[in-house]
Amino acid sequence: MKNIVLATKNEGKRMELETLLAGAATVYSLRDYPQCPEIEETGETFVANARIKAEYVAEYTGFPALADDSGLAVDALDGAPGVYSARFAGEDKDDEKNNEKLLRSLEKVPREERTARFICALVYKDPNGDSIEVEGTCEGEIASEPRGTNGFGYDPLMYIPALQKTLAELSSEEKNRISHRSKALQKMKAEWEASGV
Ligand SMILES: O=c1nc[nH]c2c1ncn2[C@H]1C[C@H](O)[C@@H](COP(=O)(O)OP(=O)(O)OP(=O)(O)O)O1
Ligand SMILES: [Mg+2]
Repeated sequence: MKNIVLATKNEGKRMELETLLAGAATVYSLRDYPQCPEIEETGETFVANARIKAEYVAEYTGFPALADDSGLAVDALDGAPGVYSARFAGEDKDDEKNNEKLLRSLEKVPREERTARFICALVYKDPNGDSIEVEGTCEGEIASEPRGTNGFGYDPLMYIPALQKTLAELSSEEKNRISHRSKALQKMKAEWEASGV
């Protein structure tokens, strides 16, 4: 099995990716490289930021790296918070403050205009230079109040109409059936098989 270092410091992502990669790769993460500096996300797109993180960590560790850059695009906010999702309410990347700010920003927006999607870009980078880039999305609506305690980030506000639950009310197995991250990783696994890396 191939070794992969997950180029993330986000524990929610790390746990989901580890579960989704079980059996397909031996997974390390930046928890195993505590000296790895904070990587600046200067890109204007999810894939550009994932590329920056994957390249940095492949170089830093000498192992193949898999980076995830993801976030929430809300239609009524013209796609915001987008690539700024983690820092929507400030540099300290506080999920609760981000959720509060999102609710405030949508205070006057009626239910039918609260459509949104999670987007996940995954970039895999080999130390020998090969790279693979994929994306997955998950459609929903921003709820009027947080519900559920599972998951991380904006999950308590991401309502999935077909399931009548927020992502934070789903078990990890249920979330992994529909999430932007699992869809992107399915594409990545298919690319790995096709290219033999
Ligand atoms: O499944 C998800 N469920 C809820 N929220 C989510 C999800 N997926 C991404 N998100 C939110 C969290 C964070 O506000 C932003 C990611 O920001 P992003 O820069 O990609 O990650 P990060 O800075 O937390 O960790 P790192 O860059 O080390 O991977 O989108
Ligand atoms: Mg980040």
